[in-house]
Amino acid sequence: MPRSSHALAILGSGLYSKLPETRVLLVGAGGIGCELLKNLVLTGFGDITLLDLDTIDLSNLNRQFLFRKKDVKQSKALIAAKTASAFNPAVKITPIHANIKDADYDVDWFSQFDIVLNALDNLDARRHVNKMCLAANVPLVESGTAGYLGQVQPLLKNVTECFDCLPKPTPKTFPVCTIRSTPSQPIHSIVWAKSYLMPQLFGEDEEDGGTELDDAEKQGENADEIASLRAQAAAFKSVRLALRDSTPLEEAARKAFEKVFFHDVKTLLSMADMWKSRKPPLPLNYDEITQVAASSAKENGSSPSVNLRDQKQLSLAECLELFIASSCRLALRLRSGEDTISFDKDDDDALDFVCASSNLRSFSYSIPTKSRWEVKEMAGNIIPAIATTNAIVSGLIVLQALHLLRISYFASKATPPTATLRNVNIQFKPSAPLGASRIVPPNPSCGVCRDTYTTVHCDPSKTLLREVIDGILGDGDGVGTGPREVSTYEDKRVLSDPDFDDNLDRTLESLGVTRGKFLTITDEDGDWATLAISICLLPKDHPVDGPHLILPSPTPIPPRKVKAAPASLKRPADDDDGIEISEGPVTKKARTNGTSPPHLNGNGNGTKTFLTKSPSKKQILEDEGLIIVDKDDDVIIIED
Ligand SMILES: Nc1ncnc2c1ncn2[C@@H]1O[C@H](COP(=O)(O)OP(=O)(O)OP(=O)(O)O)[C@@H](O)[C@H]1O
Ligand SMILES: [Zn+2]
Repeated sequence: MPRSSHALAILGSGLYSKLPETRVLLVGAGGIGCELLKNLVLTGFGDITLLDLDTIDLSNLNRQFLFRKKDVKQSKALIAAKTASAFNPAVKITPIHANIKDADYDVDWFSQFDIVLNALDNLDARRHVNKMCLAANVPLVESGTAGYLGQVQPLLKNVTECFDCLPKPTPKTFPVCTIRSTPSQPIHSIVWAKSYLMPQLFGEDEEDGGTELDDAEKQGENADEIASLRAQAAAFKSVRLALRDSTPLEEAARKAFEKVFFHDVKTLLSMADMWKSRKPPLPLNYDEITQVAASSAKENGSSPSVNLRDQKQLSLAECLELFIASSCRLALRLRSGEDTISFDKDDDDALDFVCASSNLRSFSYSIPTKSRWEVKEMAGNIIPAIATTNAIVSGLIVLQALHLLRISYFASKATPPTATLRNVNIQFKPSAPLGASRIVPPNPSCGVCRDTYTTVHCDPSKTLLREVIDGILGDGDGVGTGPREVSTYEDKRVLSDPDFDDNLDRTLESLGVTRGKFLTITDEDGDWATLAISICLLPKDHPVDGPHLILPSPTPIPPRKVKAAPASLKRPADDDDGIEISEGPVTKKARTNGTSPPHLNGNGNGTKTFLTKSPSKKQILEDEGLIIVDKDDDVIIIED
């Protein structure tokens, strides 16, 4: 079967012949990006722009097969483009070594593409591309893999959900008391060591355990336990001090050990009620452990092996030894000028400390221990990347991209052929490893895709905020909705509202509203949908004496909103407090809901949706246990 047969089958020969000049933007040249670039070239796409901000790391080579050892430290985009060009000499691949969020890649730039394919690894960049594609009206295929799981989602403005239509799942958290006094799983010990003990000893000074305990108390967790946890936290003071002052290092480390693994456990044991129905923890005695270790070492005639230390389960004595050694190393770093040290999976001292202290805690609570390698995976939220999953997902991306392109080619027809679009996921189901669900229409209250997008071309150093607002609102007599009470924002910063006009005569540039950013206009009475105005530069051939602002033509009129609960659409009365006038951009309050003001509630933009409602795909995926992984996020992995 020829390698183009799937493309021919989906597109038909007429549309297939357009593939060589179809302009594709591929964002990310990592695990998915390399596979996808190869697929695009072999399918017959002929004009690909490949953008990635990173350089090649040795650890990429096992799965990012377009790279070789000699390419390490070079631009991923450049090398991937060079390697893949050889697969088909007719293809034009334009590599860009940059961040997709840079100002150069504004809405005008995105508009040149027929389709955008994301092969990213973080939520922030995914959100950004989603918004740019909505503004530029370009179809997008979103994708992600996590170990054996993967998903592909075609996104088409006004037809499907956008990437931000549903809130992303928040990381799983544990009750404070489970982590701090009654752990029962290895992950509890690891979270405790990484997120509680390490900051207490080596992080910023926090009074008596901080707001975390206040919150736990409010949520009704056991008051006695909270009181004892507060006392424990207060007692950290002298240990923190010993680690930082001139106390001999080993003595300071021993002091930390005894406080945490002996005295604190003793205090907990004194609360007899807590241990009626669960096994009480064992206080760890420094002298006993070291004596037993010394005599067994004498018997065996050898010291504990350090071979394969990452894979092996450490004994109690080895954990103690590692605790003292890593605490000494961390304390020395504090004494040599580092202000605070927080957990980083690639910081050996920090990992040793978390490995030692989590396992000591597990010994104390009769919880199975974990090797250094396992602790690194669990504490660092590492999900191994699997080349096969990336390869399958990349194949699926091409199929969905072809369907999206077919729809765009038919866009002028009354009913574009959207029925073939699918959200696809690779799931843990041997009987059906691939799951597909019909696409879901946009969420009517989405604060991102229900906005009305438009573009102004301007010189931000000369254009005043007032000029843009007045120009976009128009006179209402053939141009725009006419003047009305509005607030304006850049991201979450309020730039103006009906009672706050200090910034109206400032330039966009002085307000930080520059190329590539969005100026958002919300209606004060909630009558009209929100306008999202992307800022682009004046055309290259713009005459020097020409106007510094070119408004969109025709002026966009956002759809009217159906008011569900008018009371909630108003800003709270106390919003006017605390305005400060300064030389820099004046900001008043943060918008509370991501990139959208809290009172956004669009009614679907008056556009047709072509599909009947089906259960949300993200819900389905959550049921299957898949989250698009954001490596920058501190997601805690749960073992059940
Ligand atoms: N804002 C961004 N602009 C451009 N490229 C980005 C941006 N954010 C992430 N990327 C790129 O997306 C790619 C994602 O690929 P992948 O998930 O395989 O990550 P990786 O860094 O190659 O591997 P790993 O993190 O597993 O070591 C990376 O090459 C990364 O540089
Ligand atoms: Zn949306």
